[in-house]
Amino acid sequence: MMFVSVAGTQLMTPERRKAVWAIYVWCRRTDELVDGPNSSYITPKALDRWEKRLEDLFEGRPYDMYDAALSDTASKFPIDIQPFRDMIEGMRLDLWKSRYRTFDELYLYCYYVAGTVGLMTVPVMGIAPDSKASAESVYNAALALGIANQLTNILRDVGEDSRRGRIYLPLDELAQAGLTEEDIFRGKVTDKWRRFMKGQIQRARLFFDEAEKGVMHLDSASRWPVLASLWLYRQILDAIEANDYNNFTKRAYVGKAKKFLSLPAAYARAALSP
Ligand SMILES: CC(C)=CCC/C(C)=C/CC/C(C)=C/CC/C(C)=C/[C@@H]1[C@@H](COP(=O)(O)OP(=O)(O)O)[C@]1(C)CC/C=C(\C)CC/C=C(\C)CCC=C(C)C
Ligand SMILES: Nc1ncnc2c1ncn2[C@@H]1O[C@H](COP(=O)(O)OP(=O)(O)OP(=O)(O)O)[C@@H](O)[C@H]1O
Ligand SMILES: [Mn+2]
Repeated sequence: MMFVSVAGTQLMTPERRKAVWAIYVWCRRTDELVDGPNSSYITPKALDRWEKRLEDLFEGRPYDMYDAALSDTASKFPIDIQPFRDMIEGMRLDLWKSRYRTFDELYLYCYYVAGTVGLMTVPVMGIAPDSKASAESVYNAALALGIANQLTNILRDVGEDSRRGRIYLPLDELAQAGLTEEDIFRGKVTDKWRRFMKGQIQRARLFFDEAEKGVMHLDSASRWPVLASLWLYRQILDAIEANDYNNFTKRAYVGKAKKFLSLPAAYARAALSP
């Protein structure tokens, strides 16, 4: 993500680049609260305080320099506070919830922690002035990119998450595939698992496809970094397949060469009209 964000923002205007960074840093810090070294001290109260701080910075009262960067962004771009609040809500959910019964439940979690990022960044990226697409359809695509990224993140990290006692997979679909929670904890790649994973990967790809349709309607300077990050992240799904669906003990990884090839390819594609 770091790599994509750095490489990804190079061609944006300096103002936009700073704004995306400010949003990125805020997201990272929010995630660190529940995932970082101090996570065991984080209570819902602490998240309430973090939300208060968010409200203050949106009203021009930042607490520290990183908050100030986001205050500045909020004063320059028409960003809405709601997706930021929603991301904090996702972190609240993560404090107690470790199972998802249906895809609807999982989708909501993905919206909170990742779909929100799409909604936060569109006002900064900008919609192309000559685009005929409605703002709504661009926001939907941005939302889809966040969901796709999070689903991919989840599919890559099944083993890692299970060792923390967490299963971010729809339990009803797991049961339909003839699998149980025990199978996840045991972590053995079976035909049942492969079949289940194929379905999950297919669904994540649908969200990437949905997102891809919206990229060309972004302001031209913002297109290629978004497209590059989309392609890069989508390749993680290919890597899971290449690992024969062993996401229990192997981390799907996109090699440096492939990573760098995505950049000029995305740049070239983004330069073409829709
Ligand atoms: C029209 C159209 C397609 C517009 C594009 C809109 C756009 C730029 C969408 C970005 C979507 C995006 C990058 C979502 C991030 C999803 C994500 C991976 C979220 C992670 C959550 C927590 O998950 P978990 O704890 O399971 O993961 P870890 O094990 O901790 O890794 C997050 C970590 C939440 C925090 C999110 C971030 C730090 C990412 C923020 C990124 C930006 C603001 C930069 C986006 C800019 C570009 C150029 C891609
Ligand atoms: N090549 C990749 N393959 C799969 N996931 C990746 C890759 N690069 C980054 N990620 C994702 O981004 C997260 C944060 O990694 P980070 O942003 O630090 O990337 P990185 O490895 O530092 O990239 P680089 O070193 O090229 O800048 C990782 O945990 C992973 O989710
Ligand atoms: Mn995290």
